[in-house]
Amino acid sequence: MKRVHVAAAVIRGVDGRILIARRPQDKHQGGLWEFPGGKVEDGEAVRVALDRELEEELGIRPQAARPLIQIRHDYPDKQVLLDVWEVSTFSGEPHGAEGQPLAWVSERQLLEYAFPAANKPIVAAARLPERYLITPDGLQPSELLAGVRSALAQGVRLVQLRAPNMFDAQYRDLAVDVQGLCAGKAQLMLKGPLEWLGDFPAAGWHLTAEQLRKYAAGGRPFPDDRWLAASCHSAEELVLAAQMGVDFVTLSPVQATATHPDVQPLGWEAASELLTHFNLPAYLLGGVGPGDIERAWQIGAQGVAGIRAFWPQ
Ligand SMILES: Nc1nc2c([nH]c(=O)n2[C@H]2C[C@H](O)[C@@H](COP(=O)(O)OP(=O)(O)OP(=O)(O)O)O2)c(=O)[nH]1
Ligand SMILES: [Mg+2]
Repeated sequence: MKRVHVAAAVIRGVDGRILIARRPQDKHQGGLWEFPGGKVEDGEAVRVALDRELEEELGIRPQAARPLIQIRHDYPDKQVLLDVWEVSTFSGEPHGAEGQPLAWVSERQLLEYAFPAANKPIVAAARLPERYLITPDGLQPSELLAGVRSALAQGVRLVQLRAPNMFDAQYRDLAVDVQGLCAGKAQLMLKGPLEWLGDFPAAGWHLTAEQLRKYAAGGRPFPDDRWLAASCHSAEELVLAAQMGVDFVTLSPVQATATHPDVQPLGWEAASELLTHFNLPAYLLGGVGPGDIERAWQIGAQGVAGIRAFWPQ
């Protein structure tokens, strides 16, 4: 079976809401909601196909568009490569040019719509920002809170509270305070022994590679309505993460870092190759910073994660 290459768009309006459409009943995956788009023709550039499909289906012309995520999915009757772009500005007023119903929905509301099975990582990618802040080691709680507060003021929307040297009660107290700071502004990911995390009202949990190896076979240890993420460093760990059903990963180290001088970095080329075979949102980490976001998008990453690189000085 030949894999069908599809160009699709997460289209964002000025208020941040996302445009979705319902597929006609008689089509493949009919009746389900989708991100507008369609098949790339032989010899056609993906971006050209995207523009053509959005014109045909919605009567709009994308202006700013950038790669969001690529997903290879095998349906029983069809294999697809969904090449998904984020469209942040466009001209024209979108309408269902083929009679299809449209809806503008918030990131959170995306969870209430039924999409084809291949779309789960697209919905995750649409709900995740391009930067992922990981808190540095060895800070006093007051310094940590001050840093998180300034990072939020600078627009950080996803935070991992990493405090490997703290004990349970200390970490949980800090997590309560950080959660308070993040409320309504950012999603908070916790990291630590699983028994600390279970009943805490954070956005989700981030597993170490060691935890991933230990728990992957058991599937998701937490409810589906929370994020589950994992730290990966190799093709093998990416496979485990996908098998476990995590929502997103960090892939590291892309480049050498001062804090881990003994670890061999992947390099951009290997990172790119690894992501080609991976269907979930992935943040590049290690020796990369805010200036690398565009390059990260070009190789199929969600964006960039950082400890020092994103920590307000
Ligand atoms: N556009 C789009 N297609 C999706 C999504 N998720 C998903 O599995 N698909 C699948 C369904 C279809 O098999 C294929 C898209 O083909 P299509 O039917 O939209 O193609 P098209 O617009 O060119 O329509 P047509 O020429 O076949 O009438 O990708 C999605 O979010 N958006
Ligand atoms: Mg279509």
